[in-house]
Amino acid sequence: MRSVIILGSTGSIGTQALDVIRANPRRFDVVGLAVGSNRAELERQADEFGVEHTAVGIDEAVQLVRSVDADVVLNGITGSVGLGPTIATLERGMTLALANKESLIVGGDLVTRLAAPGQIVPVDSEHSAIAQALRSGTHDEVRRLVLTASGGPFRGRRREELADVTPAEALAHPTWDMGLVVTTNSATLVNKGLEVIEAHLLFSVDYDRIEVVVHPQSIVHSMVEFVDGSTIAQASPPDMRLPISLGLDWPNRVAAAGKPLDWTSAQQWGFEPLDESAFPAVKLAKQVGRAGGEYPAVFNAANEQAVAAFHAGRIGFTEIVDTVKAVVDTHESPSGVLTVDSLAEAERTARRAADLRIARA
Ligand SMILES: NC(=O)C1=CN([C@@H]2O[C@H](COP(=O)(O)OP(=O)(O)OC[C@H]3O[C@@H](n4cnc5c(N)ncnc54)[C@H](OP(=O)(O)O)[C@@H]3O)[C@@H](O)[C@H]2O)C=CC1
Ligand SMILES: CC(=O)[C@@H](O)[C@H](O)COP(=O)(O)O
Ligand SMILES: [Mn+2]
Repeated sequence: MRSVIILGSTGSIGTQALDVIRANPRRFDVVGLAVGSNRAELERQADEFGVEHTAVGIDEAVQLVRSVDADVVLNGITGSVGLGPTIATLERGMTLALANKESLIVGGDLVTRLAAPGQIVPVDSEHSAIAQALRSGTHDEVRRLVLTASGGPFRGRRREELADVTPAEALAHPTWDMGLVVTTNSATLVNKGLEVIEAHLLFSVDYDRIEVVVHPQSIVHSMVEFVDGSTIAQASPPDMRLPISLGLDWPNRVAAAGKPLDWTSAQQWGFEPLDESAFPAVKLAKQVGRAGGEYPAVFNAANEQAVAAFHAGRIGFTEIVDTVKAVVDTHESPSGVLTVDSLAEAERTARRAADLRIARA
């Protein structure tokens, strides 16, 4: 029996994790649940799964992780606010099933230095796919990582055609049903930019050897190309319960966590290059990732502000990435070792700079 703490239990990741656990009651035991503000649903979940320890808000989530023993903590909180629980989990030596990519990207070396080998198990579908592909090869044999991107709801449009798109259109993801922030990030391709940095930090592969390819069906979740020219791809219908189940009990597979592909009917899988002039976020993220230090935190913080402003009707869609770029380009990063406090200060500065630009828009 694996004991599990779920942070963000009312969200898209959290509720799908509970689906996996509900279907496997003799394999998993929920020992802690944390949410942002949805107390009513938290109480219902605690009642259904017999959970004694619950938390509301980020300070209580950190306290929960510090005080409750578990085999694995699933971090399914949205945003860089997830950094505290990520650090607390690693410090306590528990396995971190990581959906909250922002905490790794923002924390960078600060997080990777805390993690023992294998302590972070990626839940993000692309990184789970790569981890699965790497089970049959060694690091020295890897030539490239190839991350797939659905392309989002605006795939195929030119930049001029993106200026007036609405929040509702941005939230109409073609293949995945996810929370508001990650869905918006998929539409701008910021999500794929963040995932390139995430892949670099998880798998220690240079940015020059991490590619993005658009794959509209979201069936191939990513690929590893090896030195002999072989490519191993992980394929399954788009359903997060599969990578979540692997995150909860890596490297063991949970039977029926997802449905297999149906080979009895004709299907076509497409792959196309990313249009970087319409969607410059991946290129910008690589620049930020290479710069390292606090730049990924600045990139993410500016994006969080811009996404909120877009949904509040204060800026247009293309202004999201334009704002992020302007904040990154003008940010002056002091040299020195990253600390939790220096990161928090960098984020505050970036949020202020983004807000100022948004107010002028
Ligand atoms: N959804 C998906 O399929 C995928 C998601 N991810 C990543 O997983 C993470 C979660 O995404 P998703 O599930 O879509 O997001 P959702 O918005 O659906 O859920 C977010 C969850 O976090 C909780 N939360 C928000 N703020 C706080 C806080 N301050 N303290 C404690 N809990 C908080 C929310 O609680 P409440 O309901 O009370 O507000 C909710 O349970 C993100 O980092 C995303 O990028 C990665 C790959 C796929
Ligand atoms: C399911 C998942 O992992 C998301 O992060 C997904 O990658 C979003 O789809 P995009 O490929 O459109 O960004
Ligand atoms: Mn992903």
